[in-house]
Amino acid sequence: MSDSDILIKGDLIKSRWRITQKIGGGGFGQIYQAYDKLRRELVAVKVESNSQPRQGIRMEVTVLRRIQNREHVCELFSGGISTLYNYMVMTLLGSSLSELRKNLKEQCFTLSTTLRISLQILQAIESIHSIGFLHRDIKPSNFAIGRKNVRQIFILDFGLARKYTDYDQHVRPARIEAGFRGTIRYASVNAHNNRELGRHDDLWSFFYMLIEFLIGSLPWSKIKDKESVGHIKETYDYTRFLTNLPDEFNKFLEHINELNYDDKPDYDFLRSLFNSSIQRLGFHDDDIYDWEKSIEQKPITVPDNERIHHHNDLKNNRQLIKSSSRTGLFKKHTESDHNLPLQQSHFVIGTGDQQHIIHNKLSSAVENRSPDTLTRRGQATSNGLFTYISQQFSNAAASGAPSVFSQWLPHNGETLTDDDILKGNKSSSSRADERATTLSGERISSANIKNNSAGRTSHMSIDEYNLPPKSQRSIEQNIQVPFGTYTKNTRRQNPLAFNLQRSSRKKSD
Ligand SMILES: Nc1ncnc2c1ncn2[C@@H]1O[C@H](COP(=O)(O)OP(=O)(O)OP(=O)(O)O)[C@@H](O)[C@H]1O
Repeated sequence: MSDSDILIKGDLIKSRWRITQKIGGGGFGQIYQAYDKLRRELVAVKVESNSQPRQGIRMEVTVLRRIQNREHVCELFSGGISTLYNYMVMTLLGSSLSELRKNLKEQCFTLSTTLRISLQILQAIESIHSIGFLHRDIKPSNFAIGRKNVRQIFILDFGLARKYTDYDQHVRPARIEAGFRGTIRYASVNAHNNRELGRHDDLWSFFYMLIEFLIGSLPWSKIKDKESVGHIKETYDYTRFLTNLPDEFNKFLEHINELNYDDKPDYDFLRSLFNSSIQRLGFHDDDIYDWEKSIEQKPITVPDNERIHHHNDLKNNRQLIKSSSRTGLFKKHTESDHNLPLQQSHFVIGTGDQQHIIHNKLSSAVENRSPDTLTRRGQATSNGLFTYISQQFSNAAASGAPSVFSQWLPHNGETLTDDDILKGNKSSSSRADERATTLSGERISSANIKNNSAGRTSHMSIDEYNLPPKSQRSIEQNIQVPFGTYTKNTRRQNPLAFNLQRSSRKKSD
């Protein structure tokens, strides 16, 4: 627990959701796991202090409420405000695509996985566009797999969303100057240029995600300076990305490149591109996803100490690749099997006058194409475990342990209605707009969240439930660290300006 935590384990929201642990602290909100006494299952609760200047939960609730019951959208159970914070309660999801990719040895998804998740991501993006909103922060950490169905992808975090249509469903006129929105690594060139964002900008972010999935990084991954990244994106020869990719990626790029602010993307066309690649390359809907292999090898959750080792392994691996590239130990690989992770041979990284081209071929993982037993076994294990955990929490909740939280001033319990939000739409939207700048992959953390938890004690402990030691250990291991890495890497920012490798070809060539 940290000083800035808004809730602590044992806190009870609206007499129904009991906080079991913190699972993430985004730039603007905090995410907790809670036990829903009514539904008898674990849920996710996102909260933000209602005294912090930038608030996004109102917008999130507005958007989520409108796209309920879509395939790639989590369920919204409640949203409201208390005297101290705004909150929303939703389906508890599994690891994000960012974590899943980083947990793979090669740090790349295979082409099979990438193409199949692309269909899901595209559908999620289309869903939000179809209700008149842009997401404006499309990135791998804003997509997560389900916990019950690890093959389903869900879109998250609508805190930067913006309505792009008016009441007549026409596209709103673009503002001359809109300010930067999004996350530097995945933001479109328009975002870098402070232009009004349109539907195609979400697809540009999606395109950058795809390249990162397949290659393991982006040419600007290590650069934090917004202007430098914007400059690289503007001058980069994107065809470099496409050399080893199926031609459909080129067509995807061509399509989004043609779109202007108020154009509607041809989602069906983009879908058909992914489908035709999938068919031509012989991939199947029921092939396993890359993370399902690792689910089989290790439990869903990774204890903290293991994560540190894993992180170090990756660091060593990268170091090896870097030094080997200079000695030519890793040869440029011209493998044509699209199902293998792609090489990073087109990446030029340079500081000052020194530049070196990383030629590497990360170790290949041949995909297992007969996944049935593997998948089912993995899922059965996790489902069984979570059923068990749910039962334990359900028993615990029934025992009615009092929470100090319940001594707080009563909740207003006010659930935000669409009307309410629409009335304040402009202001909540512009407030969300103020949550502008985000660093590479991470938002700037919100300042001044008041510590409201001082002096409170926790009333929810697994120890209290007299479980057999083995079950207790198993629950502790799995509920204390339910997902991948939430520890944010504090990467050192390189103060040196990067000497950018300018492409001889312009984007429009
Ligand atoms: N429903 C959920 N179930 C499980 N984990 C979740 C859920 N919602 C969010 N998370 C986790 O918490 C992280 C932060 O959540 P979210 O992106 O909504 O907050 P944020 O404050 O906008 O974060 P950021 O600024 O990093 O984008 C996500 O990357 C995700 O891993």
